[in-house]
Parts: sequence; structure tokens; C-alpha cells
Amino acid sequence: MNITITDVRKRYGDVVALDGPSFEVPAGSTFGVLGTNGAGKTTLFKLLVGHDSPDAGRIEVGGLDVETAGHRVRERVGYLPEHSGFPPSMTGREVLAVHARIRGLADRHERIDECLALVGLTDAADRAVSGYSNGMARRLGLASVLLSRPPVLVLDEPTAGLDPRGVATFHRIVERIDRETDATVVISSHVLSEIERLCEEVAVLQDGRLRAAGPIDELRRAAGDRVTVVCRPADDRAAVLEVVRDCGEVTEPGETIEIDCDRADAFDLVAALGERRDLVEGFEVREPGLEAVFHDALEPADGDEEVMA
Ligand SMILES: Nc1ncnc2c1ncn2[C@@H]1O[C@H](COP(=O)(O)OP(=O)(O)OP(=O)(O)O)[C@@H](O)[C@H]1O
Repeated sequence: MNITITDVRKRYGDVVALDGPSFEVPAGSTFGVLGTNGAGKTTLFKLLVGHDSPDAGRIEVGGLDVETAGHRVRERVGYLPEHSGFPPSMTGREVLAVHARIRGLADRHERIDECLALVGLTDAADRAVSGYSNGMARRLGLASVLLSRPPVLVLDEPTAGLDPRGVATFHRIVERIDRETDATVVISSHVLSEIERLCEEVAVLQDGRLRAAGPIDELRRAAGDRVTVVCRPADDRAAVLEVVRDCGEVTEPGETIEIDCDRADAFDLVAALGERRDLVEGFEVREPGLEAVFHDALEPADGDEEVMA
């Protein structure tokens, strides 16, 4: 189910939270919304799930306008807000039972078991949520969202505040949802590596404006006229260094030799390495990371080192 966002505007008093972003989230994709603090990610999500109304513009989910068909849109969209709490004395299973009852699910018990298994909480299901770690609580939140099998999932900074293990576990679950279901997953984050790992497409927001949108691969290509040629020397490292010496900026991180060069020059370099296969075990051309996309897309702010992790 696709989502279209068209010239959406939202102010809170003097603060312009959204200043007309327009982009499309393709059906079935895992789509990242990237932005610095205060960029408008949460505001956009609240409008998308009908928790608030835009001042102008239009958001459609599977062709339904959120403003005029809010109830039907909410049935289609599972929303995991940035902060969610559960009654501490309830067990995980009880929390899900309440959610399942509210949604009128017919196959309640089986579905609760399935969702507990999907998020790795089967063993903890009958423990009080007061004893859950942050990561477990986030996964319980995700399970509650998944219960009704919504075709669209909207996850607002789902890994914020989790330790690296909790983050990795959450990523594996999102990857499994991506593999095993047709759901469209929209996920916000200010962690570039997370979006790069999980998403095929991205929208970059800053101060409520859209700075870039599209498939990550295309944005990478557009962002960087520079690429990195990475080669693994065979025995004669010095001879490889001699071949690549004038082709760009050469670094030697560990076993490899890396040459940062203009995209146009990479062709000659690759050809030169191809002719000296006796010297190298292998080589590849690496596209610029999402970091390059992001910094290309953003306008510089005062005192700029702030932003991204
Ligand atoms: N209810 C509100 N009242 C007043 N200002 C608000 C309200 N909600 C959001 N804002 C302001 O709108 C702007 C966008 O906020 P939003 O929470 O959407 O950003 P965000 O990208 O989700 O940020 P973060 O990464 O910090 O969660 C910010 O300047 C914020 O202070």
C-alpha cells in the first residue's frame, strides 16, 4: 500500500514544523525518514496516522485521504510512537490481549502467540512489563502494532535509547517483516547507518522541508562525484602503491589499499588494476555512503558539527 505526501504544512504557533514536503512511499518498501532533531519527523507521522491535522496539503494512504477517511486509514496503519508506555503490573501477553480485544481480532490467542514469537518475547510473555528492558518494551510495542496485520507500519525512532544489542535485535525483526510480509514500513531515525541498513528509499527532512528523496542508491550516485576504489594487494604491496600513486587520495586501512578518486578517473584506475591482476587479489568500487547524501542534502547550520550519529 503506497503513501503519498503532497505539500504538507503544519505550524505550532510561530514554529513551522512542516513546510511543504512532497514525496511518495512505494507500496511494500521499507522507507526511511531521516532528519536532525526538530526536522519534523514526528509531526509528519502524527499527520500520517491522523493524530493531528495538517494546515494544508494532503496525505493519502493506499489512495485514501487521511483527512476525509481517517477511520479507515487508521485501520490500515500500525503506529509505534516514539514514546509508549504500558501498565507496569500487566504481563506482556495481557497487554497484547487488551490490544487484540480493542481491535476485535477473531483469532486472538493464536495471533498473540505469533506476534510474541516474531518479536522474541515468547519466554517473557508471562512476566510483568515492569521487569522488561527498554528493548523488550519496544518489541512489545511493535508486537501490539503487528497484531492486526496492518498493511502499513509507521515506526517513530524505534531504536532510540536502546543498547547496541537491543538495536541489532530490533533490526533483525524489521528485516524479517520486510522479507516475510508485503507491509509498507516507514521508519524514522537520525542514525544514518540504521536507515542505510534497513531501507531502500529515504526522505531527508530539515526544518520541516524536504531536502532529498528517492532510492538510496540513486541519491548516493547523485551525491558523490567521488568514489573509493578498494583493492587487496597480493604479495607486492609496494608495486600496487606504485600503480595507484597518482590516481587519487591513497590510504591504507589495514590489509586493503583505498583510493578516493573522481568517478571519471575510477575507470582508468580500474583498467590499470585489471591489467595487473598478478598484483591484486581483488578490487571493488565503493559508492559514497549515505553520510555523503545526507551532508550534501542539508543546508549548513550554525556551528555545524552537531547533527548526525
Ligand atoms: N505540539 C507542539 N507544540 C509546539 N511545537 C511543536 C509541537 N510539536 C512539534 N513542535 C515543534 O515542531 C518542530 C518539529 O518537531 P518534531 O517533533 O516533528 O521533530 P522531529 O524531527 O521528530 O524531532 P526529534 O528527532 O527531536 O524527535 C520542532 O521545532 C518542535 O519543537
